[in-house]
Amino acid sequence: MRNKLLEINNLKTSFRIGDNYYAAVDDVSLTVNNNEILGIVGESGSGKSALAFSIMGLHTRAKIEGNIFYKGQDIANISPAKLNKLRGDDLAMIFQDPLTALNPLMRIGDQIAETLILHKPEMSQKQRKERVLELIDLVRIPRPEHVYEQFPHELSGGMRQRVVIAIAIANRPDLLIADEPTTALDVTIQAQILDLIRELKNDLDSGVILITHDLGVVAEMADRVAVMYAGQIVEIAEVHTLFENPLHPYTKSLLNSVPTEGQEKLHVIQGVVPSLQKLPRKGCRFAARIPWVDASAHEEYPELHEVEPGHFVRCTCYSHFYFPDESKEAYAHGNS
Ligand SMILES: Nc1ncnc2c1ncn2[C@@H]1O[C@H](COP(=O)(O)OP(=O)(O)OP(=O)(O)O)[C@@H](O)[C@H]1O
Repeated sequence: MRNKLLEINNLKTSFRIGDNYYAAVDDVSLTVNNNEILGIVGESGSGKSALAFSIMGLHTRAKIEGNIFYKGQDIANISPAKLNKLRGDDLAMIFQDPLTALNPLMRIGDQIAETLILHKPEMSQKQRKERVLELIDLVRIPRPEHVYEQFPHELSGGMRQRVVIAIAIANRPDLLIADEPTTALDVTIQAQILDLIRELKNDLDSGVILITHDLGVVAEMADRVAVMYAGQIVEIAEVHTLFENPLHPYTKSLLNSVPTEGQEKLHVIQGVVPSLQKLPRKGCRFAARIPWVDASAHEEYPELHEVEPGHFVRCTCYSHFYFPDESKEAYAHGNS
C-alpha cells in the first residue's frame, strides 16, 4: 500500500539578488508516496534543483516559505540539528556529477563508512566494514573488497555513480532525490543506473523524486510526472496520462521536441526560461513563448485546474492552444 511520505504545500524559495528576493520555486504543491517515483521535468532554469535543495534543506541563504511535510512533520524551517539527523538518514540525495560528490582523496570504503559513522555511531568497526561491503555489492560493483580500498579516480563514471548511490542508500532512506543522476553517463550505463534506482526503490519501499530533462527517462521510470516551467508546476499527472493526453502548451512542446517514428516535421517552441529578475510574476509565465495564442486565453492569476482525477493543468490557455503552421508563427514573432 502506498502512504503519503512527502507533502509540499505552496512552497516558495527565493534568492536575494541585489536588494530584492526573487522566487525560483513559486507556489509549488506536490506529494510523493512511498514506493513511487515522481518525475520532475523541465528545461534548464525551471527550478528543479532549487526545489530539490529546498526539500533537503541545502539552501543556506534562500528564503523558504510554505510547508514541506515529511511524514507529517514540517521540515521547511526546522533546526539545522534536526535536519542534519534527517538528511542522510531518512532523506538522501543523488547528485548529478559523481566526481564532485565524492572526495578525491578518500578511499571508497571510508567515504561510504562516513555516513554510517554519522548516523549509526553504535555500529562497531567490524559491523561497519561488513555493511560497507554489503552496500558496494548491493549497487552491483564487482569485487567489493578491492573497490573498498580504491580512490574515485580509479573507477569509471558509472562505477562512481554507483558509489554515490551506495552512500545515499546506506541508511535505508525513505525518500530519495535523484537530481539528473545519469546525465554524465553514456546510454548503456544510464540504463543500468536507472534499473538500480528502481530496484532499490522497490527493496526499500522508498519514495523517489527523479529530476531530469530527459522525457525518455521519465517515460521509463516515473509513476507520476510534474512538469515545471519558470518555478511553477504547469502540469502534473500519472505518467501514461501525461504522454497520451498532454494538455499544457509547455508539456506539448516538450513532447514535440522528442522525435517519434513517422513524424516528419516537429514544431519546436523557441526561446528559453527567463532569468529570475525578468520572470513575469503576473499572468501566464509561458505566454511570451506562444505569442500566437490570444492574450484573452490566459488567466490573470493562473491556477492549477484538475481536469480529470489526478491530472492538473495551470492556466486556461491549454484549451485554446494549437501549434501554428510555420508561416503564421513567423508572422506572430515578427509582430510581437
Ligand atoms: N543560489 C542562487 N542564487 C540566485 N539564483 C539562483 C540560485 N540558484 C538557482 N538560481 C536561479 O534559479 C533559477 C532556477 O534554477 P535551478 O538550478 O533550480 O533550475 P534547474 O531547472 O534545476 O536547471 P538545471 O537543469 O540547469 O539544473 C535559475 O534562474 C537560476 O539561475
